[in-house]
Amino acid sequence: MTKTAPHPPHPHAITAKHLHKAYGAKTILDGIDLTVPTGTVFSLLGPNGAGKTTAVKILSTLITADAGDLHVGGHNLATDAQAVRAAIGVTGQFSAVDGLITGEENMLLMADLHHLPRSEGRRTAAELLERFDLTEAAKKPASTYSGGMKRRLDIAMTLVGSPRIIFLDEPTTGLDPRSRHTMWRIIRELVTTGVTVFLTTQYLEEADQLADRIAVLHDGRIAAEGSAEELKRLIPGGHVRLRFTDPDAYRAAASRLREAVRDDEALTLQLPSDGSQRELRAVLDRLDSAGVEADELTVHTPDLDDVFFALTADTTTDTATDTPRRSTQPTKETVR
Ligand SMILES: Nc1ncnc2c1ncn2[C@@H]1O[C@H](COP(=O)(O)OP(=O)(O)OP(=O)(O)O)[C@@H](O)[C@H]1O
Repeated sequence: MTKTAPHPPHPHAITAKHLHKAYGAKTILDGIDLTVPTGTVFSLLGPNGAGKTTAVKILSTLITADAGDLHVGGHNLATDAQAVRAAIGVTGQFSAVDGLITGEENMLLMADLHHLPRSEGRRTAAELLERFDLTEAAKKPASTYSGGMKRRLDIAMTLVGSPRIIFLDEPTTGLDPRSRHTMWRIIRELVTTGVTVFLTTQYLEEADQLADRIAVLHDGRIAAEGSAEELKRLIPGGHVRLRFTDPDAYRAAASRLREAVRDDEALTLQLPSDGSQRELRAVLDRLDSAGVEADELTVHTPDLDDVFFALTADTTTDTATDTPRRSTQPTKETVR
């Protein structure tokens, strides 16, 4: 299945400099820069309508950018779109699955499109159907497949041509947890063979699980970029929360832990903390020395949700209003 590359792979599977795209007066991508090292998973995150699909469509040659210096697989998108197309696979919200024919026939059609010899096409189709747990359903029309099965078939079809760079636009949307985990495993396996994955997702956990680097798209710009861990460090807010039921104990603790943020009504104290065992022990020691015991101790470490909501706060008010979120809004943070 693996084709021998005629040249050593380019160190960067994808580079975009000053990528710009507008629809009429509306700027969707406002001169963004992206670099995706070969053999890594890169995730583009953003609220609905941020322009993730637009970026995927441009980088996969489906639509053209208004401006930008764009290279995919070492090929210039503006002058060598054909070579880019030969290097990539795309699956996304624009599925290639034909519902009128069976899963197997869809796969064989792809094999024909890639000019695979008949026997190799059959073997590749069978292997991929097996790998995506579609062997049993292979002879049924794809229209009878569940959403998850169609999505798996779509990705299997993409892999027929052994692309070195794969664009996955929300690959697990609509999948149940088991299928989602299967897909994660498949994506991880792909990367071990040197494939580069450009992933958009609405699931922050997915980016956290899979991506080597994550870029948060907001207002047409990259608001922040880094590994999941690096992005989490951008957002202060790790804390320990102590809750008391006895007002005397609460007051005694508050006078001992003077740096804590007090909530005199809820009888809670909040202290900045990285959640480490050492810091927790220090807090507990200080409570002990004051002779008080909290009724509840909870640790909050910032997760990717916090980062995402903090960075995209002003356009996600519908989701952010229920839960108080920090309003830190770096204009551009790159962590290396
Ligand atoms: N052909 C088009 N003509 C005009 N506007 C468009 C066109 N395609 C997309 N847009 C607009 O561009 C913006 C970005 O759309 P895009 O689909 O790239 O967002 P997205 O981040 O992928 O969102 P989602 O997660 O909802 O798919 C949206 O406001 C959308 O309405």
